[in-house]
Amino acid sequence: MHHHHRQYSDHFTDSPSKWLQSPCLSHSQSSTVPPIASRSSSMRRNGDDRVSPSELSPGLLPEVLLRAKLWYVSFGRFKKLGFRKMILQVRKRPLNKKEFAKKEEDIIAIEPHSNALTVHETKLQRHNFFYAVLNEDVSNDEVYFEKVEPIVPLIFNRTKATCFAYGQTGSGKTYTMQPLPLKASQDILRLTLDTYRNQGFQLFVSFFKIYGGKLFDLLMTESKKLCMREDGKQQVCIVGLQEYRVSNVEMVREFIEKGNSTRSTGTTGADEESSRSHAVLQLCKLSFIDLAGSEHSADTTDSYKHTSGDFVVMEGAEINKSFLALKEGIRAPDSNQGHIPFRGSKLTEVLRDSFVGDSCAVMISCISPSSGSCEQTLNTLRYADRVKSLSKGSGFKRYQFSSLSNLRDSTTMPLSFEEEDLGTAHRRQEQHMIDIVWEEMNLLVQADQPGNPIDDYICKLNAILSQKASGILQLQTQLAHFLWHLNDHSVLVSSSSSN
Ligand SMILES: Nc1ncnc2c1ncn2[C@@H]1O[C@H](COP(=O)(O)OP(=O)(O)OP(=O)(O)O)[C@@H](O)[C@H]1O
Repeated sequence: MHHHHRQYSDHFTDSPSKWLQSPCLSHSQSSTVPPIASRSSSMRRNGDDRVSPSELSPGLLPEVLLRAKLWYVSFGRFKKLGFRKMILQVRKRPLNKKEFAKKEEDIIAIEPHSNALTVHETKLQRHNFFYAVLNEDVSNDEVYFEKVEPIVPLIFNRTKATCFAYGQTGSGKTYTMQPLPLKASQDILRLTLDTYRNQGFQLFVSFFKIYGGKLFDLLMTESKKLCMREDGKQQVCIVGLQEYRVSNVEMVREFIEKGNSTRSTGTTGADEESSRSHAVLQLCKLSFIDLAGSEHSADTTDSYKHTSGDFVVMEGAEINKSFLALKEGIRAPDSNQGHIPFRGSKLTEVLRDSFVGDSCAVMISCISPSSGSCEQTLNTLRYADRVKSLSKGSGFKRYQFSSLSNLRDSTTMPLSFEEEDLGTAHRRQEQHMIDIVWEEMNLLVQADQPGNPIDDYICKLNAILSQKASGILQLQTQLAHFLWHLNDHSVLVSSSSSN
């Protein structure tokens, strides 16, 4: 089998036909390390989804492209409002044997058709959230089909696409992420051979991890520390990161296996380290990121005390920084609109390309169903809430943004409802209205006119939401009035700013 190392001369080519070759991460040093050897077929896991180019059927192509287009159009709405193209997905895994043995209960209830998820913290205390939720019986194939397949063709259009898995250790991040690049590469190769054939597209794969704020190439036998630099064109370069040209899915599988084994047998050993590192697999402009376990972030530094001293604590801080920066990055507008806090962490520095310009992201928040994980599950869902609100609020200058985040914190209405008597349909309607109210508020903050009565609106919204116990209909009417006022105001603001 032939593996081709990247030729570095064409990194910044503007030729559309070569675009897929141009990675968002590039290298300033040529490869000296031989590519990994082909493994014997006995090491291959499962032959079923092995596809060689000659077996690729173009039959599904139009549907894939159509879905991509629909997906993109549905995000046009966000784009119009200056929002990033970001999709959030929650995935619940089933209870495992250990949890069964410990007689832990499944505390997550999902209403499949309403995007409502309830965490039963105790019999009386429950928390409701509203997301696209995948139940425990949803297969990896469905995850790919629903969430990733539509974004794959976008990379042929110079759009950068990123797929993240977020959640505590053991919640299913790796289980969710591992099959995705394989399937994606199958589709990419299929597209290069059919719709985009003879256009010179080539697929390259690279795989690295970020651990303790440092980068390591996972496709090198000796996991080597890499440096990151910015070149004259302010492109992020990872010096020494190897990229390998791949021409069939089997090659991609081998690289992924190789990278995973390097990841889990790293310098400080196995699982501990792997749950504390972010793993980034890149197929040209499409990145798959298995994030560090979310329980390693800030508030939980206590749990490090008994492990291995300062480095671990520092690492926790770095992981926390990367989650914070990631949230910020998700809301980051185009690079020419003021300060973007990429330098907040290695993760966002490395991913800078994915946050600016034409880009889209899918974030899969993985949650464990067990009662023992309740606190971490709530943390994960709240993080998703923040990302959801931030992803709707991009386009602000920093100070404006912070006033908006205070705004959200200062309202009595989070995205969850604790009442037991609200019907699902009502909750959905209510959530929908609140989402619209938020979007309008975002627009107002964005307009940033002197004398913008944002504080008045916050008070008013708080007053309305604090009465939500008095009945859903009343709440809806009041929200509708509120929205009507906001609309009126936005129109005034936008017409005065265009004068
Ligand atoms: N949706 C699912 N269906 C069936 N089993 C699952 C599912 N999600 C996860 N699992 C199983 O749960 C266990 C933990 O999952 P996984 O290793 O993916 O967690 P993780 O979040 O990546 O953890 P870490 O951060 O430690 O790497 C694995 O044994 C995996 O096979």
